[in-house]
Amino acid sequence: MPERRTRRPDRRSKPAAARPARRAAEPRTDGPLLELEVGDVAHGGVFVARHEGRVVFVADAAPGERVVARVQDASKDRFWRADAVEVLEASPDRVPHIWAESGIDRDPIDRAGGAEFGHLRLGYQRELKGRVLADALSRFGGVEVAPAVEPVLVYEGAEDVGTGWRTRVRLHVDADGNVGPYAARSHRVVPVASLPLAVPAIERIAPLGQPFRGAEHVDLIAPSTGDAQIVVADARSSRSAPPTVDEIVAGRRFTVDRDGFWQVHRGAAETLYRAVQDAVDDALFDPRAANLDLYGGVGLLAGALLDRFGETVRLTTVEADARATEHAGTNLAGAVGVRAETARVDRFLQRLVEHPTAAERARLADATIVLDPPRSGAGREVVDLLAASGARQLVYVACDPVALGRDVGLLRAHGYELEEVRAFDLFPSTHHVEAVARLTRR
Ligand SMILES: C[S@@+](CC[C@H](N)C(=O)[O-])C[C@H]1O[C@@H](n2cnc3c(N)ncnc32)[C@H](O)[C@@H]1O
Repeated sequence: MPERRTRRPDRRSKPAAARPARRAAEPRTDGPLLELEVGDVAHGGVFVARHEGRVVFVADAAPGERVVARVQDASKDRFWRADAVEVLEASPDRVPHIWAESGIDRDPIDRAGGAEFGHLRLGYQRELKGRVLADALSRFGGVEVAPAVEPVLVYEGAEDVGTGWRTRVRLHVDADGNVGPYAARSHRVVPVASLPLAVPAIERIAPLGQPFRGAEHVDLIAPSTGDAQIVVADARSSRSAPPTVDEIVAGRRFTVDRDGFWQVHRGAAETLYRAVQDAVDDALFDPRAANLDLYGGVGLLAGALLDRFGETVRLTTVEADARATEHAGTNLAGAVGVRAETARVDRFLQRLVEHPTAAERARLADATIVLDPPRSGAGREVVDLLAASGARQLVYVACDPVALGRDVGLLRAHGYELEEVRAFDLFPSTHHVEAVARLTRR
């Protein structure tokens, strides 16, 4: 029997600029049909075409294709949005969609969302993601780099197929009690018979086809320890402490609220743990400096630093969510130099850089700062404060290429240089890509 709980808001929130505008209602079935030559990939999982001089961002297409697309949003002068509905000339990189219920043979209103690159060869998806990242770093960051997007396996020895990786899945419930994902770029619930992006444990327990009248959504969770779980969220309040799950990464145990933030791909937490360990230049790392893990969650990346540089490292992990900080404190207990603080990063840094003593200023200037902000990135205010700290080394974990490009540009204007950037396919068959960058003070 699934449990019913009230859910806190999703903390990896996406800013409007970082995703295609949500079509709040249902996709249109009556928009005009256009024949389009499809150009390059754009940010947000769409492709650039032109119609009578106007840019049309078209979904479910591929560069070089000729498609018929239905216009979904013609409200702006500068660009329209459309969904491909028929392929007239197919890209050699087009494959049958990994999720039949997302395929182009369905009307866009009935296409399950969340697998917007599932119609493209996996290697080609990564090429496109690499292009988007390189373009964002060039345009907004002023740096020319072309990182290859590295595959991430679900477990060692697993096949690299782009499916079976999600350990957290949210299904939505409509007024009639139907459960399923939203259609792409809309709030229409699409009942489905399969969840190919999910790990098998979630596929097995998913209550597909069952009515959930009165529920807001259904969360499916498959932690790395224990059984997969179904949690039904409704509007009622709950006073009890939220249940937790345990995740193991490189032998280290992390307790996290069941509805708290954790990396979604089965291999993601370990990939980022190792990538951050590798990214830190140990010649620049001072264990006694005022090292920071910003947007620290339950302490995953702080744990990576401790496991690389030893349990006596001085390190503060900063996180806005009090429950996550509480867990970080417990997960990192035993490391004498570690402090877990509940604070907004901007306020924490403001306090830190405001009136430091000479000794504090020196400890900050020697610091390595890891930051892993939500999709909106750190932003100008936090970047200004990071620069004011004078920290010698920044390791920036980013899930939005444009936000990373913007922040790299801002940091470069403050005298930081991008030393290296790696990219990881933590979200196969979607347009999302994760990057880990190291910047150092000039
Ligand atoms: C992408 S997650 C990273 C968490 C952690 N580094 C990990 O890998 O598990 C971003 C975290 O930042 C927190 N967060 C979002 N905005 C914040 C802010 N302004 N100040 C502090 N933490 C924030 C969220 O609660 C979330 O835990």
